[in-house]
Amino acid sequence: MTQHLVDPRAPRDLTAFVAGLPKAELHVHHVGSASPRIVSELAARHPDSRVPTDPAALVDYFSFTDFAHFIEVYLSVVDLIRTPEDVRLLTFEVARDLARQQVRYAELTITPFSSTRRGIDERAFMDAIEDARKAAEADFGTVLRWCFDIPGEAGLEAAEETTRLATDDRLRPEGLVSFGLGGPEVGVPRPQFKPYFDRAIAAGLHSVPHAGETTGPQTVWDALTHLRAERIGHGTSSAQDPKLLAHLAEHRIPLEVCPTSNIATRAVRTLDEHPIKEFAEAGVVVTINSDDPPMFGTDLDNEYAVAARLLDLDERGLADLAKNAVEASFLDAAGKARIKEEIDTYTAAWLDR
Ligand SMILES: Nc1ncnc2c1ncn2[C@@H]1O[C@H](CCC(=O)c2cccc(C(=O)O)c2)[C@@H](O)[C@H]1O
Ligand SMILES: [Zn+2]
Repeated sequence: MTQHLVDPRAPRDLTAFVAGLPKAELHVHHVGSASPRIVSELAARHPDSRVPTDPAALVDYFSFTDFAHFIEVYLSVVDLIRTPEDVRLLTFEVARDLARQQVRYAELTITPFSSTRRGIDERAFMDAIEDARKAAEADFGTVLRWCFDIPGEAGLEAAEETTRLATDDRLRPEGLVSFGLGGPEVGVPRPQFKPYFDRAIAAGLHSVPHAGETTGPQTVWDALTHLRAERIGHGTSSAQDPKLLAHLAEHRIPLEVCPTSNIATRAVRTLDEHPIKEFAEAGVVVTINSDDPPMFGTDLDNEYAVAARLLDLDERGLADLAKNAVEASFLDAAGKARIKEEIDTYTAAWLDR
């Protein structure tokens, strides 16, 4: 496998190390991963949209005044996805971008409600993502799995529809492994979603809600208590509650940390104020993720570089972070062992040069 080998002529800096490091991505949104090229292609296909067709203009368009503004812009991109072919193209191209960054395994958060309510046939939607998943694995070797999330602000109708799409045996896609909850948190209390998470969990799905991204630590407690969260999306405000940090560490509930996202949505003021170091020092399992990378002007490699700076990590520390994500994933034991071994082999080869 040539993927293991380190090119002796490659630069020796951490950026180059990260670029070749095999990785797992656990928190990345489907529509939020659309590259400027895909967004402009879709915008050109649907000229009634207010999304710019020029990739350069997208940089300004993807500049957010606050979290609510981010969601408004996000939904304008959701509006560009109108046909099953749009869904297939987006999914396959997202996998291509992940593969380019040596992502071996990704759990992609998809909001099927947003597509079905916009008129995409539910069967055709499932077929489109599954078709792209299989093609991506065959063409790039990147394994994709799905997390279906409830857009909480859209209310209990969205919760019901998402749960139905995730648990109906005739629809549920083979790649679906988990159930989430996204969108704004303010005014959207987590406990009301308990019955839907109960049904999803009973159907064998893992619970991975967003919590503590834009509200305080009580939201994270609610996600743990009412939604039986196995990992927390962001969990940023957990840093305000030492008991919560101790609980997350003791029960080994990983946080899906997305540093650049938190700055772009203004959930955190500056990277230097990001609590990632407090998480690590409290013994919480930290995983590094990219959330909506093109919208936030980042990618997973950059998020690892940010983490290296904030946590003062060398190559071994970065390899440990990558292994945290593999371990926290919903991949089977053999799949986890394979990627962790690949990480170790790559790191040893890098350090031995
Ligand atoms: N950083 C993030 N933090 C949280 N979520 C994030 C983040 N990034 C991306 N999302 C996604 O945004 C969606 C929001 C969609 C939403 O609120 C909504 C409301 C009303 C109607 C509709 C509709 O479709 O008609 C949708 C979430 O489901 C989630 O998958
Ligand atoms: Zn997210």
